Amino acid sequence: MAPPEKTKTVKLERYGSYLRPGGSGRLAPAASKLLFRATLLALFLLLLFFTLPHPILSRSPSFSSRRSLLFSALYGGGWEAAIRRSAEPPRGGGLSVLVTGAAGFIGTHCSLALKERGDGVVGLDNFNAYYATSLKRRRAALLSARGVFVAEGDLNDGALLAALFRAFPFTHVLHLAAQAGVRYAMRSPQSYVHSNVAGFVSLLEAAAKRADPPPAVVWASSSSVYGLNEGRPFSEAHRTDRPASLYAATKKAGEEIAHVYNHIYGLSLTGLRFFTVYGPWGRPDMAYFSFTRDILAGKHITVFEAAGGGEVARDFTFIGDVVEGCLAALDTAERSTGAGGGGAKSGPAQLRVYNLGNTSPVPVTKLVAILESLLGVKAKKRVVRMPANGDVFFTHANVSLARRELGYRPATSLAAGLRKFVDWYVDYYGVRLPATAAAARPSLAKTKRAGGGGGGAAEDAAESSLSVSA
Ligand SMILES: O=C(O)[C@H]1O[C@H](OP(=O)(O)OP(=O)(O)OC[C@H]2O[C@@H](n3ccc(=O)[nH]c3=O)[C@H](O)[C@@H]2O)[C@H](O)[C@@H](O)[C@H]1O
Repeated sequence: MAPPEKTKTVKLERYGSYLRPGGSGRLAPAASKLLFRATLLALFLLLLFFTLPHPILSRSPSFSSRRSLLFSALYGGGWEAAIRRSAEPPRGGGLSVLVTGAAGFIGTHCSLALKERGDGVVGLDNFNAYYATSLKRRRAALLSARGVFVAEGDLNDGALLAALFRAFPFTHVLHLAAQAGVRYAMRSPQSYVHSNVAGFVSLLEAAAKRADPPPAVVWASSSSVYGLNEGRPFSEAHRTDRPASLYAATKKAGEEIAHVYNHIYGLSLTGLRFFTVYGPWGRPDMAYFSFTRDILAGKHITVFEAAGGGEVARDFTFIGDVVEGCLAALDTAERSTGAGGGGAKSGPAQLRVYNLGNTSPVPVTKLVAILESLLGVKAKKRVVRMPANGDVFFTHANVSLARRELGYRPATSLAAGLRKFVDWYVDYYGVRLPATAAAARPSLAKTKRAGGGGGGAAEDAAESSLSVSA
């Protein structure tokens, strides 16, 4: 007697035989068993389609957008419908803006401000783990609560970008997605090339060739492009060909890449050179944020000084002021002149670059002193000579051009802006400050919450912080 058949193939053949016309009386249960298994297999394949990246499927939206597609198909509306709903400006004549890096610090603030004034907004973010993704998720939840749909995916996913531009004719792109941080570039150089160079090219390719008509693009450059420039305050007319860090070099490369896409495809492009932007919902890797965390934890902070004990200073710029600059750049951006699909441009398109700084540099030691007073805790400082890490000693923005052409007027002192940041921080993380902090923060009485780890009230505090424009 032959041994029992064990392989799946053989088993399937056997089940198939039950389905032949004129089979035995066991046909019905066998058929339903087969149907059940086939359904399971189909469901499994569908799950694979929606959740795994697959080269054969490169023309369909990416892994994460296919997952979004699945979710929206399950929960109603469809991925494209969700994009359209979010992108459609509720006010007549409003913009429809694709915000890249929407779950980032500046991206969240700008998205909320655009939505609040009646523009349509769709976000794109890859939620990478450069810093706590929980913070990015909380920002995205805030956006979602205000009706801003955030697609999850990477700038380098051309199929995803094409799907976004196919879903809605965005009038503008506010491109804020980037690998940020000056010193981290020494540890992870490739991530800067991936996001700030390859990712930017991918976005501009899609904007020029997949969008019809092509949108105007406003994007985040950086004060770091001034590098070893010696002219002060930094003006757009100064040299930017001596970057001090790879971060700066990728941002400078972005400015040159912008020139190319403006020249060939007639894309309207505006670069904004941000100067050390800080505020509520900020980036934990930045000094004001990590100093706050470490001072409260009683840990040492390292403060850099220049050669010979010279002060290191930054033109710290409050997020509310920067948001106003970003929105003004969008409002004054002219249309791209290229035909959709990468067709020839009808004439020269706008190409601009602006400093968005605060115009008053403050030494880092002074930043620490303000935090000490706001937190009511003395910092344990370790002052060291600045290592060769890509940092520069000093930044100072001349914003005459932005003032003239965008109406940009930064109005927030470092002390006032940090007070708003600390208000948000204690609420978000549920920190109880010593009584000595109250004197420097009259607002403390309003926002006081003990213990806890940042519960639901964090969003409420953020709402008040976000609605305060400078
Ligand atoms: O304008 C920009 O284009 C950049 O701004 C920001 O870079 P930076 O100006 O370097 O900000 P940030 O790290 O907060 O350091 C602030 C100061 O603290 C000093 N610093 C820093 C760390 C430390 O441990 N000790 C210290 O003294 C440090 O030497 C510096 O003087 C963004 O991170 C960057 O993404 C980019 O947008």
